[in-house]
Amino acid sequence: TVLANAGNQVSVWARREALCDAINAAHENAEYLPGIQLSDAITATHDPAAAADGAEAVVLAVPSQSLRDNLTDWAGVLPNAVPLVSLMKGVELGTTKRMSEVIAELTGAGPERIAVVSGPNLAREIAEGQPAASVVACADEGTAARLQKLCHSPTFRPYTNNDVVGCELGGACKNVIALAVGMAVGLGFGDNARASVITRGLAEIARLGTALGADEHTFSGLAGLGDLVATCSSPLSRNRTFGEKLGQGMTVADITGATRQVAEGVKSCASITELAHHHDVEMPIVEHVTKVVAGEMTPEDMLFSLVSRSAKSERWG
Ligand SMILES: NC(=O)c1ccc[n+]([C@@H]2O[C@H](COP(=O)([O-])OP(=O)(O)OC[C@H]3O[C@@H](n4cnc5c(N)ncnc54)[C@H](O)[C@@H]3O)[C@@H](O)[C@H]2O)c1
Ligand SMILES: O=P(O)(O)OC[C@H](O)CO
Repeated sequence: TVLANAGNQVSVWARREALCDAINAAHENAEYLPGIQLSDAITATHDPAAAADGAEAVVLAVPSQSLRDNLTDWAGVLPNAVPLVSLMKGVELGTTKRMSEVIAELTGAGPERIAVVSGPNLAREIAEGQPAASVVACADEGTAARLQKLCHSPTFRPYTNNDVVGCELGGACKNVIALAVGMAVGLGFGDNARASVITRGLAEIARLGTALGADEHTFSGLAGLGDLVATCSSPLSRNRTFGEKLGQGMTVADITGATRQVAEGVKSCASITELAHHHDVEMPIVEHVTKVVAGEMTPEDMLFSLVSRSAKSERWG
């Protein structure tokens, strides 16, 4: 929708032919965005080669843990010279790779062709044409500027950034913090608890990011604080909602069984914990969420365990 609103023709690939037919006939994705009228400039196809044919850019937005399999299926179909843009906010289980790293590994594309768009961009608000800003990150300034132009619309304001690592980690880690905030909400705790988890969450995201070479300023920008606040505050967030249900006493299996949409933090909490351990970075909130998701701790024990950790200085711990 953002690309179409910015004046582009958009071809969407989807797995199910019936859904493509429905999107093309009714200009609505009734399963994922009911009630949203899609632009006539958007068509859907079941054929990845047809979707990619003649593309100026390829935008990848499948659940993070499925990217590797999908890119394997699309080998030989993706155009050679155009930018590959990730919207995905997760870290791969098993490899602890960011999505841009998976794209580089599977496609052989260089950093000048791999970009990330990340920011406070809750899907339904974006699709409704509500105003939002975001970050287009790429190691190559020219590629970032071209993509910025492709998606700048009257309601969507993209900024360029060369910090791919920071933007990706901001997007993936905020989902885990949103699970924790959701748990606090589900347990009936108020704004002090929420603000405390958000703020300390940002501190640990920035700690991991800088250890991995990100620019610390990225975390006070749209792909850091901006996305963290939107996700942790909004009932539209799948991750916050998932956490809220955990806080209300539902199990991971029950919640997963009852939703068809992806809450990336539920899987990525484990890979981010692993990444933090590899780099000797302390991420107490992420580690505690990982234990809750694994069924090793209750949400209530998690919050009180976090509060009763040994006292330390705000700046360093
Ligand atoms: N929804 C948002 O507000 C939002 C905003 C920014 C970024 N993102 C990120 O974009 C990515 C996709 O999220 P989404 O909101 O589109 O999720 P979603 O769950 O709403 O939709 C995922 C889509 O991928 C399809 N899908 C599911 N499993 C698949 C598989 N194995 N292979 C191929 N396709 C599969 C689904 O059918 C669906 O069309 C995530 O990493 C998410 O964090 C989401
Ligand atoms: O619905 P969530 O929790 O996946 O969050 C959506 C977006 O990442 C918000 O920017």
